[in-house]
Amino acid sequence: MAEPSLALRGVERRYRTEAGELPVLRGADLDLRAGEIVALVAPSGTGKSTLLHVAGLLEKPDAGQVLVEGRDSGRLGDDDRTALRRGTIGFVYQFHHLLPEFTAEENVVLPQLAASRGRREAEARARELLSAFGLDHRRDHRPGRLSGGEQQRVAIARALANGPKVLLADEPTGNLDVGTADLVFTELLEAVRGRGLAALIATHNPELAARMDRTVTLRDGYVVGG
Ligand SMILES: Nc1ncnc2c1ncn2[C@@H]1O[C@H](COP(=O)(O)OP(=O)(O)OP(=O)(O)O)[C@@H](O)[C@H]1O
Repeated sequence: MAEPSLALRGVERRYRTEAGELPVLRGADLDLRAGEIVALVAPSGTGKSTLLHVAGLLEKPDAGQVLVEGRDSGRLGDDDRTALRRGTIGFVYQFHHLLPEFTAEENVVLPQLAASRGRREAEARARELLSAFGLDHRRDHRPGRLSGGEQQRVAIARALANGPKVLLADEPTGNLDVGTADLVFTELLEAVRGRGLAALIATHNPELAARMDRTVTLRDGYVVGG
């Protein structure tokens, strides 16, 4: 069978707090395969964001491995790990995290420039993506002038800008009203399925989880159901 797009092997992550050490992940294992959309559903505070940040190479695990298409990210230096993240992983946050002083288009262009794509090509790709999310008329607007749903659509377009293999999302529609959440979530699923990506999407909403291929949860620092 082909290599998983993303694999966690025995991942541990603990935080130092005033009350002592807090072990959040104690040995998390997970395989995400191309074309597979997995829901991450677990109670608040059990480590969903931590798992996503470690899986997305935004935080390093204290032990264990994060393998991206078979490459052990722990063996890479900072620059190579950043390049691997930029080229293979798209991340969508609950709150859009767009850069407020840049237009919608620039927000989708910038990560491409960071990944060494030329400006002209990056702009063409940003326009294509924004158009696919129905945002042609919002291209030149800054995030503050966009609705919550539009902001999240731009954030999704940005996550897809470098043609990732894996999409990770932390409550991507958790900040939207029910109707908008449903629409944006549908567009997100279509974008992920249409591109054959592997995806891990944290949600508190069982109806959204039911629309994904399978569900995993976190219990005592382990992934259950993965
Ligand atoms: N940087 C940090 N330093 C110290 N403790 C942290 C840090 N980040 C997270 N934690 C703690 O780790 C635990 C897991 O947090 P995390 O945000 O991963 O949970 P979560 O399942 O995503 O929660 P929620 O559903 O509320 O977003 C919590 O107890 C949190 O307070």
